[in-house]
Amino acid sequence: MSTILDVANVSKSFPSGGILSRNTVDAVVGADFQIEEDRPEIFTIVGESGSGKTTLARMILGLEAPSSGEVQFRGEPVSTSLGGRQRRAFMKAVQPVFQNPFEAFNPLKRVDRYIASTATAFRDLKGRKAVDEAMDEALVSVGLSLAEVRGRFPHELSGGQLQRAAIARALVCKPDLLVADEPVSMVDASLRMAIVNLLRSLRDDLGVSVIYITHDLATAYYISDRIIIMQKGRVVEMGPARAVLDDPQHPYSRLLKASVLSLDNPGGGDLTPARDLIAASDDVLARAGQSRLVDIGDGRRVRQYG
Ligand SMILES: Nc1ncnc2c1ncn2[C@@H]1O[C@H](COP(=O)(O)OP(=O)(O)OP(=O)(O)O)[C@@H](O)[C@H]1O
Repeated sequence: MSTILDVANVSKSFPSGGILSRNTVDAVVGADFQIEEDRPEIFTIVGESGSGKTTLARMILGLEAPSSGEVQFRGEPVSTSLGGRQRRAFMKAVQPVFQNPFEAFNPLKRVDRYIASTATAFRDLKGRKAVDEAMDEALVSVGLSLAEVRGRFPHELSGGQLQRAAIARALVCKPDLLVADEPVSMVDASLRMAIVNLLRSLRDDLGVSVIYITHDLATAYYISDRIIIMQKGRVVEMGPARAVLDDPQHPYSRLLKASVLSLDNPGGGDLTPARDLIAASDDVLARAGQSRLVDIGDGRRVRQYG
């Protein structure tokens, strides 16, 4: 079995508190997981705002350099300073989908022209007909077609259509890994399931692995194979998604689940009441080097203290 993505003990800290300050914020601490080449999966990263999900995604995409540890894609280090041909090969294989489709597209450029420029940059397509066919294939796989988007500017499509077009733009490269950072959070609830189902069919029908970053435990439960739960930069629990979400072991994972299912605040994800308590104990113990991820069987790991 070969590993397509190896995130090996990756950490990232940023300076905080202005240029004269020596303070740092630990955005990601010791993230460590692998995705296998011949087992496409939806690998989900959840956690409250500021828990380090986007920073981890940016390191996987080679947009941010780790402070320590290494990300490897097919055995090669992912670096922010890859040269021309290497970067092109990496970008063809690993494609991002971002939260806000209106930011992903240039408002002054027609959507089909944007997808066409991605297709010609990353695929060896000869002639207009071949480019059109590649675009149509990608657009049809997300429930659109070239005829529907041709000549239209981003503002002429709905948010849901534009997010699907953004996924088509990624798919036109024929990537092996998609890194989707909150791809449904700006999309109407009615369209959310369509996009989530689309991610699932990418895995099942096209063999594309998806790193799915979300706040939304319901969609995470529905489509994920494995999940990691992050709190303040640290993975506190990981394993098969249904097992973790059916029976979370870490106090933070339990809180996350309870807050989402709370009748007083359904879907609010408001972790305020006990969050500070957990965060404080987590920080103190982790700084003392007393916290570690412990294997609890069935592919599950939970952070334990002391
Ligand atoms: N470029 C940066 N400079 C300084 N601090 C940063 C930078 N990027 C992220 N951070 C900090 O790192 C921490 C993690 O941020 P990150 O955006 O990765 O979290 P997140 O889980 O993706 O949050 P959200 O769900 O709100 O997008 C936060 O404390 C954030 O303020």
